Amino acid sequence: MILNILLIEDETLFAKSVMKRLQREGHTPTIAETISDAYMVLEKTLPDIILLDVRLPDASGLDFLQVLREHQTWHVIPVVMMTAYGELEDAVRAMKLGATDYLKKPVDLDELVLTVNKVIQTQKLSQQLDYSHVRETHGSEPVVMVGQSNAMQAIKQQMERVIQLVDRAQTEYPVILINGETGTGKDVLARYYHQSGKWRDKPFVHVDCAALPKDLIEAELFGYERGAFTNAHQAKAGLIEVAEDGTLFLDEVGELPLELQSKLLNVLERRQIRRIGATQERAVNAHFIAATNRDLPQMVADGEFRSDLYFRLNVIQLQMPPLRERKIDIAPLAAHFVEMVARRYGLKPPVFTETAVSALQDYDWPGNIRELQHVVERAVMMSADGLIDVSQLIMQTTITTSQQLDPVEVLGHMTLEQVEKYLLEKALERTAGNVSRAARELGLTRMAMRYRMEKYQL
Ligand SMILES: Nc1ncnc2c1ncn2[C@@H]1O[C@H](COP(=O)(O)OP(=O)(O)OP(=O)(O)O)[C@@H](O)[C@H]1O
Repeated sequence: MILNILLIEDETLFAKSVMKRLQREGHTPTIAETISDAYMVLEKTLPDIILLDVRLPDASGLDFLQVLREHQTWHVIPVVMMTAYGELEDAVRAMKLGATDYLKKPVDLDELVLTVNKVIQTQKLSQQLDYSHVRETHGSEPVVMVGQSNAMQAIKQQMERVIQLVDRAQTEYPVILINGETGTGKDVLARYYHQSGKWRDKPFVHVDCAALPKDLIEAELFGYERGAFTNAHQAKAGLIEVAEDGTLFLDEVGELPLELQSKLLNVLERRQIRRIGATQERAVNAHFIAATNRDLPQMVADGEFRSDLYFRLNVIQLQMPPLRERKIDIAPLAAHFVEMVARRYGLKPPVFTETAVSALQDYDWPGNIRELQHVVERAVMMSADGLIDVSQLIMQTTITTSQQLDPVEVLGHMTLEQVEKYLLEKALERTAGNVSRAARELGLTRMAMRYRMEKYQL
């Protein structure tokens, strides 16, 4: 990663050697010899990091640090102070004023590079953590769960019974597990649960176990104390704590790494968590609901999922039926999505022709409701005369087996990159955009899949 570094330093020789070293590392440093020069640089660009000397010709670096920390935009820039040897007081003051780190002069250039890298990594880590925290909502948007089929009515009734149970639970809320293929509405059901409970005004925290980088999940879920690891400059509450009194939704729980499964089990059994680096436990009082589209019993048999956690999660299990098994829901769902899209774009809701309705009914919907939603959205945008005809319904699997082409025949004319892109696209289509599943089908890790998706801009 190329960093834009502002070095505020008046000792020309030292500044030049730092600059050379940073350039060798591939970064783009800028030198400001005075605070007023630094202001000029900052007016033009926002550096990724500032290296700031304490003693400067026109003002004190420490005073400038204070200005930076109070500034509307500059306060986010990490600042490493460079303090004179033996001036411990300066270092202490700098840290109190909000310096990210400090280096003692004479500065060792290797140490300087290490510090810069460390500071940037910490910043990235905390930004990633903040990003997931943003997904915490208070369930303010009302959940609409369309479905008249017996299967959906049964699910709603089961959920209502669970909520009655939860209301009666004095100490410990039951754990719920939702199973179902991708796009069947597991997320919607989890939100419905939260919204139907008396605790609806408390946080609803959605944790997608498949989307979080492995090395971050533990810090994300459990939080950490200051100094728990090299970059933990401040203590941070984990998502389990953030969900206090509300709902913690563990989506794609089958993707949780084995070592964290035992930690989660401990939380579910004892309702206590321990932040990373903490000596004491804290009580947690959240409603836990997990979802998966994986075959957990099979994962248990394959040693990929802990059996004790599976049994703990499996106390109340709800099975979302695939759309092909509740075809009666297709028309009301399609109508619901037409309304939604039309409202969003200020259009008059178009209506389906009879043949379009039959096409929707006849199709198997491997991507379930999510796929139906996408098909309808596209069709609404394409409809011109207030009607949606069959020609505007573009489903994923339109090629029937008899029409399928010989892959060797087709692929033989493509470059390796084209083939790779084609296979990625097909896998994503088959799994209705579920990256984890697509990666699994292609025998790739999620990281490798993400890398390729970025490469081909998918
Ligand atoms: N009963 C429903 N009524 C209205 N919309 C629904 C319903 N079920 C699902 N949807 C919509 O379909 C889409 C997919 O649903 P959702 O994300 O809940 O599926 P999921 O089972 O959690 O999928 P995945 O396993 O891929 O995470 C969402 O946009 C959701 O709003």
